[in-house]
Amino acid sequence: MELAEGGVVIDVPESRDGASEGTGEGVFFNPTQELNRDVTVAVLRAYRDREPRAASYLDAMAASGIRGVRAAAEGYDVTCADVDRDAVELARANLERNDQEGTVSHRNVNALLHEEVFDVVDLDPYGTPIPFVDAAFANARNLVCVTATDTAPLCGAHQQSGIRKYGAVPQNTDYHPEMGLRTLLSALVRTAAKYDLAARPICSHVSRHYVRTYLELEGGARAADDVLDELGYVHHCEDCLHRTHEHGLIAAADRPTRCPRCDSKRYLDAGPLWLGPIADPAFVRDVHDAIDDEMGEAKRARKLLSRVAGELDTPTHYDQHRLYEQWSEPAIGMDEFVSRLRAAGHDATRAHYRGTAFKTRASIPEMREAVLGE
Ligand SMILES: C[S@@+](CC[C@H](N)C(=O)[O-])C[C@H]1O[C@@H](n2cnc3c(N)ncnc32)[C@H](O)[C@@H]1O
Ligand SMILES: [Zn+2]
Repeated sequence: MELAEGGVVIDVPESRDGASEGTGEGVFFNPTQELNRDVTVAVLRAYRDREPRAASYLDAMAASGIRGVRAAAEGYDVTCADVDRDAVELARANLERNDQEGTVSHRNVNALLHEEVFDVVDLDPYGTPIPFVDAAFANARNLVCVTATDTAPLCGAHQQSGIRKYGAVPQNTDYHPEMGLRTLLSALVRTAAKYDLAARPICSHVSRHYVRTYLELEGGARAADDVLDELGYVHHCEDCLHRTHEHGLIAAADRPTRCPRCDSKRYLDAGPLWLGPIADPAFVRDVHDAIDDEMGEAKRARKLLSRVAGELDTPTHYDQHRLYEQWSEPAIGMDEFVSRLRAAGHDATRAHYRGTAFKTRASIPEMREAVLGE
């Protein structure tokens, strides 16, 4: 089946009727990841201004080669790798069909990465990226792009699996998409630090089915130590939704075991999580400006990126509906809600994680007073 996406035309396997995740037999293609790919192309465009020396791009899990073809069309020097022989043939044909040069490699990407260094490495695996991240950080020069689709382990819904994969304890809270992102980022920055590299997220976003993040690398033990200082723990009350956080790789021994606000015993600890910024707002604005109308998901991508760029930089968001449920009051519109918080003098923004997500530095009683006047 022929498919046009972002100005290139590629062959992909036939879709199964109603397929939402990947196509049927044969080489993998997921039409629902178009937004992810449009943002990737915009990141590659914006990144060239930030780091003009970044020229080579490894599409590490190429499948049809759609990412590699689109990156080649942007002028990157592309290598497409896959372990699947059919995928490699399809990626080669798709590069040729679009008159793009590129190297196609029938290799396990872990082996390839230990032989060759790339400026940008893009990991887009099935499920968790963990089996590939050591090789990626050890052998990328500038930027590592990572997709993870194992959202249940990451956000704590499948907690044991999350602990095994990510070396952190995630908890299933009402901000689970952000828990997933911060669990992933924690594992990624710790992996980079093993190679004396600081990995800093310059753009990240989460949707129901995946987490996507772009980490810029800086060499040096001191820079890596600085990044590790951004790790820490979130403490969360399952009853009143109060939460706090603390920095450090060791959680404070005297941390409360009951909620300091409502005395509930259902007071959870999660971590070590990434507590630092999930994006560089100025870069995300450049990424936003690099989206063009030829992209099929331009509208959603622009909305997503402006929200990410404007998001208050705090480690957890709130779900407005959950709070109103707690208050036994009918919810009001999100924009009005956020303006009431601001009018009361609190920092507050919407957050990209879902339509009812917002961030603020106000406590829950302060929010209640600001929006309900009680
Ligand atoms: C989710 S698909 C990639 C989708 C593609 N990037 C896209 O945007 O449509 C994952 C691909 O990774 C390949 N793969 C799995 N393990 C690999 C490995 N160790 N090295 C290289 N490719 C691998 C699979 O054959 C599969 O084609
Ligand atoms: Zn509480």
